[in-house]
Amino acid sequence: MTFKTTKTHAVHGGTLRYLTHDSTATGTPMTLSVYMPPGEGPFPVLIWLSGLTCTEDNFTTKAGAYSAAAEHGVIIVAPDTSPRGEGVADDPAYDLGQGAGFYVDATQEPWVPHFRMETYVTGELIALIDAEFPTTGTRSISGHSMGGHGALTLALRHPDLFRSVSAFAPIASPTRCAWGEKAFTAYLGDNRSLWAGHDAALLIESGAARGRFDEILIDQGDADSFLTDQLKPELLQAAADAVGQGLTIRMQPGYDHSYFFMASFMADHVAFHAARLKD
Ligand SMILES: N[C@@H](CCC(=O)N[C@@H](CS)C(=O)NCC(=O)O)C(=O)O
Repeated sequence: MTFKTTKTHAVHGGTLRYLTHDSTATGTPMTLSVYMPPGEGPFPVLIWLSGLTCTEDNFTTKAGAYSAAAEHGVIIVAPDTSPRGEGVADDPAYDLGQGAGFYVDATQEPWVPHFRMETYVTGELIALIDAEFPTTGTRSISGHSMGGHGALTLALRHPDLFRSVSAFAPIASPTRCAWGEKAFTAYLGDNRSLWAGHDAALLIESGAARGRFDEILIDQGDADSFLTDQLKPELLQAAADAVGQGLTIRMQPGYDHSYFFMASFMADHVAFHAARLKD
């Protein structure tokens, strides 16, 4: 087995494992959690991408996703948000470097050697999970904030890999907010034309993956302190309206940016993906 199991827990009749492995994409050890629902399988897979400052542990301990995953018979895979370690570039700020990989392959120093999260998720992790767990070979993707940006852009850039995509409070258009502008400048350089290919709203507008996803589901709290300056779901709505992309943005009154918000609606997202992973 490529993966080394560091912890195992019984959860809702299934098994949660914390795993580590040496990644060829990042050139570092990577950590993740994998929830296996009860039964023999094969099961479809939901990939979860977390937000700024997170490891695989935030979703695993706080999202409350495993009851629904057990009910629907879905494997959930939650990787870390970046490569990490002493020999890996970092930045003192919480929104760049380790814990803030932004799900792109960096083209700029000092990030180039290890910050290759797009290749890690789409090119390595998915293949390893299919090789080492009883999967149906079908999968969907979801995530939160920076991970919502990751879920949307990876699905739009690699529509053959995913049946469906959803997000909680995603960074809708990183080329038009401070988090995204800072990360893309660092990882991708100053040429903004390269940024567009990693911007969910611009990708939808460009017709990427047109007709590939019947509906994209977004939950967003209206008391989220990042809503106006960083997340901007209205840009996703405008892009979807312009090209006729099915998009449901549910503005949830009183909810903030936390895992309490996500736990409140997580079962809906698992059911949304399970329905699209059935056949
Ligand atoms: N104010 C936060 C910003 C980072 C943040 O809110 N991270 C979100 C994702 S964008 C998160 O999920 N944090 C971890 C958690 O709530 O468990 C900080 O400085 O740590």
